[in-house]
Amino acid sequence: MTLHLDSVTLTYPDGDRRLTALDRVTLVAQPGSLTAVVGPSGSGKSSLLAVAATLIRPDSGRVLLEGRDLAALDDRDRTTARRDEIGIVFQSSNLLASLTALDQLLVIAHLAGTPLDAARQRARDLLDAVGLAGQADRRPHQLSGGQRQRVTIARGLMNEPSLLLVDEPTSSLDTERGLAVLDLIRRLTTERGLTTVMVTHQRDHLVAADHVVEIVDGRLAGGMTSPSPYAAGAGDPATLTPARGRDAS
Ligand SMILES: Nc1ncnc2c1ncn2[C@@H]1O[C@H](COP(=O)(O)OP(=O)(O)OP(=O)(O)O)[C@@H](O)[C@H]1O
Repeated sequence: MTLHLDSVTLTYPDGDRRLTALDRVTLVAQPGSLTAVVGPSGSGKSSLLAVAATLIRPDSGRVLLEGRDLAALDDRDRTTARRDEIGIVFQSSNLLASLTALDQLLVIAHLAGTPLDAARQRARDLLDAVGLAGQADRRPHQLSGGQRQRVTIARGLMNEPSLLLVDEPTSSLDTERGLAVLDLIRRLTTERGLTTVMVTHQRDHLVAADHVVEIVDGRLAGGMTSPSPYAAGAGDPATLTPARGRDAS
């Protein structure tokens, strides 16, 4: 499903004033594409993901998923849309310490009311897809950092979302494991036709992205990260620029 943030503005209370975290941000992300969001600390990257995830309602603007404005839904419908359509892999999405990798996924299916047999099959398929078929019965402390991150990604896909939102997926990993997780996100995006939006600090990750958007002080900055060899240049912020040099396989 296509994600279209249409002139989204978000402010937070800041003493007796308001701090503008997102200032009329417009972007479009398509199915099967990976959009990387970069920018300095405090520029609004996490806020953008939180709005797209319907975790925060913007002050103004629309959050359109396949033309449906999620920002305009009441709380109940937003929760349902989030559960059914959006996979969230955030830095803070910690695994539950006492549950096995398989059970981390089954909890999500249970909350969505998926029958157990179907859920178990799907969870095993997903753990297989992220390279953890042999670790299904391990608890988080028995897994490496990269493996835990893979479980988090599999969990984010458990309800077959169309939109995958990922915040700094490799921040706690060394370079090699970070690149493996990045490859995984790239592959799942292509294979499953996900609309993926990923915040990253690491410029070397941009090679995996189809599009790169830079945000500065809550605004999309001149379209693209022009110094990047991967983005094809600046333009209308609404028109994301295809990356170059990516091996799509
Ligand atoms: N709940 C909040 N209340 C008030 N201000 C907030 C809140 N969350 C974020 N902000 C402010 O909004 C701005 C954007 O924050 P945001 O977390 O989106 O930035 P970011 O680009 O993700 O930063 P980082 O890279 O450091 O994680 C910052 O000035 C931040 O201080």
